[in-house]
Formats: sequence, structure tokens, C-alpha cells
Amino acid sequence: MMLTDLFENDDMKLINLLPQEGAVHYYGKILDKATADAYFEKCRSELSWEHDRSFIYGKEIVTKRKIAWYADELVSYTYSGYTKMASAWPSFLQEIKQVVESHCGDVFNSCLCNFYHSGAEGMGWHSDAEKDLVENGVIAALSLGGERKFLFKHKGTGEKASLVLEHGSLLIMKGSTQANWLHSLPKTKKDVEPRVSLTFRQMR
Ligand SMILES: O=C(O)CCC(=O)C(=O)O
Ligand SMILES: [Fe+2]
Repeated sequence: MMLTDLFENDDMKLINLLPQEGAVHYYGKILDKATADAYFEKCRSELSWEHDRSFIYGKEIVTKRKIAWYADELVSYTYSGYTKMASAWPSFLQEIKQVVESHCGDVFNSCLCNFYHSGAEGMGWHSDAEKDLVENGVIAALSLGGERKFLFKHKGTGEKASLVLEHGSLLIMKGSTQANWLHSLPKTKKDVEPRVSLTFRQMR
């Protein structure tokens, strides 16, 4: 490595987990355990969790996983035949948003929160490139609770990458990641603790 390479990035521990056509940075644990524990508990008890619903091939799908959605403006968005309304930010979630923003240097105006009760719940292969999101925008995912594996698969070559999302950790997906890669949170037979992910997003 040349000396100049060391200075290309302010934060030297950051390496791109994707080999091509996108950028995924894992910051590791950005919260100490006590703070992460307290935020997990607040999220679990205070966010307005609902099952996610969609219509796929004319059939209504209700997820076991629960979601909650917050945004600067109380916008709604429609996908798969359902219109969802954003809620106003609880102050502790805004506090977390600021911590996340201070780490990655990007600014977010919404947060989709996921609650996985156990390893029997996960999220299948998808990318987050809805038309309501800024094109090639940044998504920052803060993980709280049980550790889970997270996978990436290239849409063209099928190439894979994976990592473990720890309690209190931050993962950033940016650039052309959503255009070129799918990601998933696989279900697991392991006895894992409940998990919350806070996915901060940039909406148009
Ligand atoms: O739970 C996670 O860490 C990721 C969830 C996800 O991919 C999403 O909300 O789009
Ligand atoms: Fe996603």
C-alpha cells in the first residue's frame, strides 16, 4: 500500500466490503453496551410497531416482522398496494439519528425501523431503491439486540459478501449498492435474541 492510500479516507478502519459496483462500510459498535441496551429497550417499548403488509400476486402478505416508520414530514408512501403514513420522530430516535449522522457525515430525513422477534424472522433478498428514495442515496443501519448475519449478492454475477451485525453497530450502504446488489437478513435456527434495526434513509 502506498502512503497516500492511508489518507484517502478520514476513517482508516473503513474498508469497502463489496468487491465492485457499490460501497458498504461496517463501522462496528458505535454505541457502548449500556447505551445500546437502553436504546433497544426504548425502541422495543416506545416505537409504534405494526406488521408490514403488502399485496403480492393478488395475495395479501402480512409479515411476522414488525416495522415502524418515521420522517421529517408526515408523508405517506405507497408500495405493493398499501399506503403507509410516517410518524413524527420520538426525541430519542432523533438523538440516535444525530449519533449516526456524526459517524458517517451524511444527513437523513427518515427511518424505517424493523423488529425481529426471533431467528424465525428475517428479510428476504431485496434492494432499497424505491422511487421515494434519493437515487444512489445513503442508507445507514443501526443494529440493536441479537446479532444476525447480513448478506449481499451481486445482481449480475451472483457474487456474495457477508458480515455479522453486532449490538450497537452501524452499517452504511451507499453509491450504486442498491442498483447492483441485493441484501438479506437470513432466518436462523440459532437461538438469537430479538433484534431492532433502525435504517436511516434519504427520501426525496
Ligand atoms: O434489518 C436490517 O438490518 C436490514 C433491513 C433492511 O434491509 C431494510 O429495512 O431494508
Ligand atoms: Fe434493505
